[in-house]
Amino acid sequence: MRTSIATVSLSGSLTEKLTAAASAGFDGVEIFENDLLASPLTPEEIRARSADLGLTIDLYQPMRDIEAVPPKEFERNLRRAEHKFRLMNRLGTDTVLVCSSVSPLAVDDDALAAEHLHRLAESAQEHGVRVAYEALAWGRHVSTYDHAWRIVEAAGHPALGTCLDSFHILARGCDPKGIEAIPGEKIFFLQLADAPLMAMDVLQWSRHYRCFPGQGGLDVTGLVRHVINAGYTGPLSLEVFNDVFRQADAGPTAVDARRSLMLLQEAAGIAAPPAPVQPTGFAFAELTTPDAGAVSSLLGALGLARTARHRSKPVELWQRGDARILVTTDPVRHRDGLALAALGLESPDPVGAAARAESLLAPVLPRYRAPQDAPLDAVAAPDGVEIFFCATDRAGLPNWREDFPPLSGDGAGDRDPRGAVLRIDHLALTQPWHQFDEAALFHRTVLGLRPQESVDVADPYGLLRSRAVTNDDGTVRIALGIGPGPSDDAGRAQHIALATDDVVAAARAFQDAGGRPLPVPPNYYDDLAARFEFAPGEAETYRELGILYDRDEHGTFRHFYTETVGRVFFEVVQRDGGYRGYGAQNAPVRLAAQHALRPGRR
Ligand SMILES: O=C(O)c1ccc(O)c(O)c1
Ligand SMILES: [Mg+2]
Repeated sequence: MRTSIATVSLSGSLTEKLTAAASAGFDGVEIFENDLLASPLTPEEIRARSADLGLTIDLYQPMRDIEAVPPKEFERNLRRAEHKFRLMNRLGTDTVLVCSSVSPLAVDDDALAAEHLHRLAESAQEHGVRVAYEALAWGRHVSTYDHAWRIVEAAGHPALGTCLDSFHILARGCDPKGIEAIPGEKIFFLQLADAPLMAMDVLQWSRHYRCFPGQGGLDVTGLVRHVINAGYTGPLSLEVFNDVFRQADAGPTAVDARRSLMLLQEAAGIAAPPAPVQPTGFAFAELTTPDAGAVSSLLGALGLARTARHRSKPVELWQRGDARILVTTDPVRHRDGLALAALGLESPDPVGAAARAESLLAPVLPRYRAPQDAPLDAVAAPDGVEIFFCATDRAGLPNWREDFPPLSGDGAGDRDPRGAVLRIDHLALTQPWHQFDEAALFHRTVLGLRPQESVDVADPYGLLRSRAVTNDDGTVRIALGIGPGPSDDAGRAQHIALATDDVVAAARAFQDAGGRPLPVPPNYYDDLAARFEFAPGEAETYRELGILYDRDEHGTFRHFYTETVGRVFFEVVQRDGGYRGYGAQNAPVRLAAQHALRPGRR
């Protein structure tokens, strides 16, 4: 189906909005009156610009407080409407949206509303345009889609139909099944928006918190199925009022928006992009650093060994068990010092995974590689982290490890195997504050991971939001975080959590090897001993080693943190009994401890 987006959903000038919508591949736009009024372009120029960009103008909006008002008021409304119909002719758009009235002058009289809308449609028809009547969820007398449709039906005019908006319908908990009773040709327009489930006034909710389908908690897909069953053939149009998107770059927001519509169409069974290929593990995490000194000591203290070096690039492979960390020395690229620049996902079908990613508008990265290197497909995540689709030592597939001839000597395994690092447990990646919803949707649609509940974590200098995305068996877990603000360092931290089967032994070995764990305040341990029952000496061991503790209904979680180098720190974790979380309980203590270590803080 054709896709469209309302200009209110994107930031910038009207020209910037049009350009972003076109670049993301939308077919059309809804033009908001304010965007037109504020534009230096004439309606004819806007029309030409849109056409040049390959966009149709599918809707002009909104007209407000038209119907069921006193006669003098209505005559004034009609005159205003005629002006807009002429403007629409200049713009080259044939449909105008009329919101149900919120005016205190409006009366609760469906027959009068129908008569007024009939007269409005009569005038619209004379100008060759049509009117789509939409029930706002907070409309004074008309606030549900079925009520709006009854009035449209009663008005009985060919230039009058209804506009359905998923937010207004689902936010009020209306059953969208009844949409199938509306003849498809009388549904003049369909606007789509999702929203996180929140207990708040519906107007505030709509004006500030709408998001793209798939980013919230409303069943937008189910609604679209009903609209299609009704016979609707117009565009799927996104109309998202969102305080964050209004500030974010229009380009990436428009791509995020189109991706959400692709997922929606896939879920509704009206489009079939290449199937998702869920990753089955982490092949590697890649750190980039201007100088490998500090990270080498840290990895060594964690028990990883430098086992191989890339045959042609300054990249070292550090390894222990199935945990593989690539360290790329690049004096130019990383002004941040150490940063997590890439991750390798073990994929059952790397080529299929890349095809899926590309079809869902993930930026495909050029392969800078020597002729003999294994071909690896990579895409960029919204935070710029590169994601490689890999096969590690699997027959019949290009093996990235063959690009890393082993180094002799310095092998893993010469340390006490207790407390050994087994694999990467999870990665925690802080997202730019205005791209959090985009990142969650990207990881879900492009990588086939499942988003978990979002949690809020108190930081001494703000509030962090965190949402994990995981594969089905928990072998890929990525905790997406959003920091307190654009300028905060903690808001840019990234971390790699390594799994062990004996965190106490791992912590001892780390300290014996010269590693410095993040210091945890004694108050934490006093409280811990009161919250849980421990075996004699157990809590003291945790206190001594800086180990944090958490428990859920499945099992226990014990973990410690290293100091931070550049943007990156490590965590070593032991999950027992199927513990599902990430120690969110302990995150405020961890964040405070990290802040305390920063220069100038006490
Ligand atoms: O918030 C509003 O006023 C408003 C305006 C037009 C719409 O289509 C809508 O859904 C809401
Ligand atoms: Mg709407």
